[in-house]
Amino acid sequence: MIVTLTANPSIDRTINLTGPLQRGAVHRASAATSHPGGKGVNVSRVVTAAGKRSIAVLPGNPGEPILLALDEAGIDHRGISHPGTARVNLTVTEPDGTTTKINEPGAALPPETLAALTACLQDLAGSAVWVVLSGSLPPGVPADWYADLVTALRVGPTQIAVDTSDAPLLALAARFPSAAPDLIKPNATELGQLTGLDGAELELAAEHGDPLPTARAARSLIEAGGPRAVLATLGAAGAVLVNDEGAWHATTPPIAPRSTVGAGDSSLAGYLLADLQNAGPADRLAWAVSYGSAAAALPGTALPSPHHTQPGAVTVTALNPVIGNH
Ligand SMILES: O=P(O)(O)OC[C@@]1(O)O[C@H](CO)[C@@H](O)[C@@H]1O
Repeated sequence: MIVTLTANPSIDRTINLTGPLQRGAVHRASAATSHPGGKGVNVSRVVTAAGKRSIAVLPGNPGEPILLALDEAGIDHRGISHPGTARVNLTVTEPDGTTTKINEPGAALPPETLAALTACLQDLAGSAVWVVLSGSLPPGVPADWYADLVTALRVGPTQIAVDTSDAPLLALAARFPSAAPDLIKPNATELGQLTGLDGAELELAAEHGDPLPTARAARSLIEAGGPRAVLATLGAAGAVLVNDEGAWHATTPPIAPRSTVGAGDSSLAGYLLADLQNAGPADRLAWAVSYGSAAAALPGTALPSPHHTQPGAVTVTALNPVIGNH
């Protein structure tokens, strides 16, 4: 089973425009859809769609729209009562695939809700292969809460993955090695935040066929006592996986992107789904990029099912000798 935590869930509202977005103009949308979202919820959606067990843990009151939407989508969840309601995040997509996203800050969570979320995760962790802590932290939550959770959940063989950015990511890294997760999934910007490098340059180098700067940056985190593995997603340039056993870069055949929302979450879910099948690192990476690329080819916040993916079409290259693995 894969348990996910989404501390700052959202109803993801997608508006499709018939032409380019223009500031200050009135647009008539051609369609609008809503999905229950937030990064951990998205991982649970993809894992569930693949027929594997997942439970999404999130703040949510009985009858709250996000919990009703999860019921309707058949996503097993544990809603922890809280004083607010889930935010609504807006995605605007243009016909050429350009995606603009506006995320609300989310409802503040008081210490009692954090304690109840922690207790719920501790309850479920014993029966989980992975616990995934994903997304931003809403107002009122200390930036180092993920670091606290990694420490609190570190019992038995359960593995912990973290996918976050900005202050919570830096606060987690400040607590390495004691709060080091098994896996982190930064994008290039987040890898830049962690290593002091320019994320845009890392991604550009990979786009030009040189994923080594990304692999070296990821390796530096592991060698400094950080996570056991880094899955760095690089948009159209695929992804890099670095762990104790080596380093790999993977790319998919080109796609026509329709909405990149949820692509990173789908990559993480693909990686975990392959891990549930005891796949080796190169295959885990192939599944990750195949799920990420399938998500980018789907509209709005629609997420991939196995039939959308083609892990066999992914090119995986080992980078080990070049970055000096043992
Ligand atoms: O504001 P956060 O928590 O960083 O991200 C939230 C979010 O943008 O992430 C998902 C896509 O990855 C969406 O479902 C959701 O709207």
